[in-house]
Amino acid sequence: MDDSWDTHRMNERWKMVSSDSAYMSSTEDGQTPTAITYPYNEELTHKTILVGDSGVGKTSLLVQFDQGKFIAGSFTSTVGIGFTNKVVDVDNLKVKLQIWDTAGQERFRSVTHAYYRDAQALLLLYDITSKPSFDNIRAWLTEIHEHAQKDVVIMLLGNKSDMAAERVVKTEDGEKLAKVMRDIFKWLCSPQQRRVFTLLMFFPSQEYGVPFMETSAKTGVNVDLAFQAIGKELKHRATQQPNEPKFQIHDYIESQKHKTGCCGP
Ligand SMILES: Nc1nc2c(ncn2[C@@H]2O[C@H](COP(=O)(O)OP(=O)(O)OP(=O)(O)O)[C@@H](O)[C@H]2O)c(=O)[nH]1
Repeated sequence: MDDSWDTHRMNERWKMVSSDSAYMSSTEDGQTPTAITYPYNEELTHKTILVGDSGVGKTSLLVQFDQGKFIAGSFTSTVGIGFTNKVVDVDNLKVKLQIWDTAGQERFRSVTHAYYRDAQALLLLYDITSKPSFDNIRAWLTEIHEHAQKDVVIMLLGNKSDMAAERVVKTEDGEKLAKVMRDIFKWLCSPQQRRVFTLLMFFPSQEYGVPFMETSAKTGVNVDLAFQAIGKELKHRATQQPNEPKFQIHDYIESQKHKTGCCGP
């Protein structure tokens, strides 16, 4: 793996950049600091990873985002892992995403695990026409918990929203799962583990879950929005000051979904 993906080194680099370029403005007497600004470093590359069962549409989603096209026809499973570099425009700044497309097939699991470690964001996909791919989200969460960073940004995507006639997973079920996913993630860290899962499904905490939307790699619905939201979140994380309010990714997605007339096919 490329050295630049060593998170520690990346953090060190960021610390250096931020401390070099951070500044304080002060009042005329030079005593009271009024603001600290951490400019965003456009040289940073943020690693994002696509995971989910084989056939849910990870490669197609990435091709749609990268090239704006959908290749219909025979399905060729990804072998191992590959990546695409893409720049998203966030608040007039260039945010570089390196998006890793993993193979969903079980036999490649040990290869793909190694790539979770440095991921700052993770898009977890299921296929709305496949109940098993939805049921497996819990298993994927366990994998993520074991191999990814604890503060990784997770987004749940129900793909193939254009296939309304074949839908077997309701939008509400996706929303419900996304709501408890953060709880599940915390629960995975707790010693009580197994007993709690059912309770969580019925009594989610008041906390926001992970962001969720339905996408179509075929029509492009919500594809750009998913990556744009990730870019915004990662940019805000990189520049956030201790007392600054957090970027509300849920609110952002909700406001954009309405604009794009979300959730239709
Ligand atoms: N109608 C429709 N078909 C889709 C969509 N996304 C993917 N497909 C089809 O689903 C099949 C699997 O898509 P892939 O993108 O290869 O799936 P994958 O998740 O990358 O699969 P692995 O590489 O095995 O992990 C292909 O035949 C795609 O054309 C979608 O949004 N709508």
